[in-house]
Amino acid sequence: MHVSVVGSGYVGTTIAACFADLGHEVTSVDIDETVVDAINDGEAPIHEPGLDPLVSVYGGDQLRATTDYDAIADTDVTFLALPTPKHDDGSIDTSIMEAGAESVGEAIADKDDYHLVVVKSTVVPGTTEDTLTPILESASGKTAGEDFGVAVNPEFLREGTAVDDFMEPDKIVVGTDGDGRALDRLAEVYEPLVLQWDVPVFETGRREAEMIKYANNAFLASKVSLINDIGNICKEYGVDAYEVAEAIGLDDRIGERFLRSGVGWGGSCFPKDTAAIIQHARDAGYEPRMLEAAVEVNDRQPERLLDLLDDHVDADGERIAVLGLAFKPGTDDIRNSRAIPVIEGLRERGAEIIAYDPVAASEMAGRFPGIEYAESAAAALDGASGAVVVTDWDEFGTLDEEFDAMADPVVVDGRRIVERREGITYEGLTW
Ligand SMILES: NC(=O)C1=CN([C@@H]2O[C@H](COP(=O)(O)OP(=O)(O)OC[C@H]3O[C@@H](n4cnc5c(N)ncnc54)[C@H](O)[C@@H]3O)[C@@H](O)[C@H]2O)C=CC1
Ligand SMILES: O=C(O)[C@H]1O[C@H](OP(=O)(O)OP(=O)(O)OC[C@H]2O[C@@H](n3ccc(=O)[nH]c3=O)[C@H](O)[C@@H]2O)[C@H](O)[C@@H](O)[C@@H]1O
Repeated sequence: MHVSVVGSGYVGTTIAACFADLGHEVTSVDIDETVVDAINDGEAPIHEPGLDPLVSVYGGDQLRATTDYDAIADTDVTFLALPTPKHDDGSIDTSIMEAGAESVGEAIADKDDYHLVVVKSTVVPGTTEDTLTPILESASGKTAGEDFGVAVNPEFLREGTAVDDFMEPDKIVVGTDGDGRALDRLAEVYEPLVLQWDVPVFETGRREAEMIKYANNAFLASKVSLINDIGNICKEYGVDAYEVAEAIGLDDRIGERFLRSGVGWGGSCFPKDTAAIIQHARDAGYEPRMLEAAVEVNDRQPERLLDLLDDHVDADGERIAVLGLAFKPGTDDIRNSRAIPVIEGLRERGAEIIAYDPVAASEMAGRFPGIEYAESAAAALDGASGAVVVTDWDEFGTLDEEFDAMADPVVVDGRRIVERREGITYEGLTW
């Protein structure tokens, strides 16, 4: 099968390289020439474990990138993996998807054979039917469901483990409203995965598929906020929230994953997607109180971390180390990282900030050029009057005598990664 993927970011590059590895011929389309050149040169345009080896094998060969949308006409199926950012009020901005749909429509206008367009991006329920399909129809002069098909196939991969998540998924959701030709084509695309892992393929409607993606992210984000809420209660009463989480996780109905309490969730999707579905609900006249509370709890965790620091150190004029800047370990992505409100709060307190992250420091320097960045955790801690831990990089778990070089060894751990030990004043956020 010849597959095209529009957009070569975290999702687009990952799925394009994986589709090539599954045996398909792949064409990637992106407007950014540097991204296109990188792929054709065999280099992944983003930092993602396991992606470089795939792109180096297939890039420029079985996986070809181009800025020319016309290349889509020679393919059998096109996945739209374009960004869906949010407006200031939190609602989804579909303008890039609309531009992409128009270009795809124009590209298939003169194609005689059936073509399938698949919405891979996260879009609020109704977007594919009400917004994207009419654009595809008018740009192509064709009729959806007859001359070409439109399906929704949301993606559940995580940054940092994207290749493994895509290659061994828990489920594949396909929204076609029972369109047989679309289902057959998608079945062919995913056949190698389904056969290898016996992956459940969930066939549903397009709107349902769109909503499943938001429900998935909303549920996971809320699960973390709920354990943070419980963790905050635990902290008030000297209870260890991690022991509580371990025990409740043994209940199959709860499950042990996504129960790590701390400074909260960030990243490119949980904040954006919870905001978008909340706003979409409000547009329909429904106030989604659980989700609003999940966001509120999340927004407060960084300040709670700093309140704990305030209990031990007056940060004004003091050197304070920030350990971890990425929104989670394994990535250099700082989008909505909890480190951002933590740094802002420390600046408000007049602290002299020295930050460290193994891979995300240069990204954060773009956002906060005025603070100091250390080459190592040890250098950040040296002479500091306090340290806050924001990302659970493994290396922070091995820190020990590095704390002895602090002017005042106060450690406020937002991720339960530092070993509590004699000689340091240790505060866990929820334990
Ligand atoms: N990042 C993640 O882990 C996940 C993201 N998603 C969803 O997937 C979608 C894509 O997200 P990311 O891959 O993170 O985006 P991204 O921001 O990493 O990459 C988007 C790519 O699209 C390109 N682009 C922009 N406008 C274009 C146009 N008109 N034509 C062609 N290319 C264009 C950009 O140059 C960039 O390379 C979003 O809806 C997101 O919510 C879903 C699951 C996981
Ligand atoms: O739609 C998306 O983009 C993706 O969003 C998340 O993936 P991702 O944002 O890459 O990262 P996660 O591993 O889910 O972590 C999100 C945030 O939650 C935090 N988290 C996670 C788990 C936990 O127990 N506690 C906790 O605070 C992490 O530190 C991080 O800041 C989802 O897990 C993916 O399934 C989804 O495809």
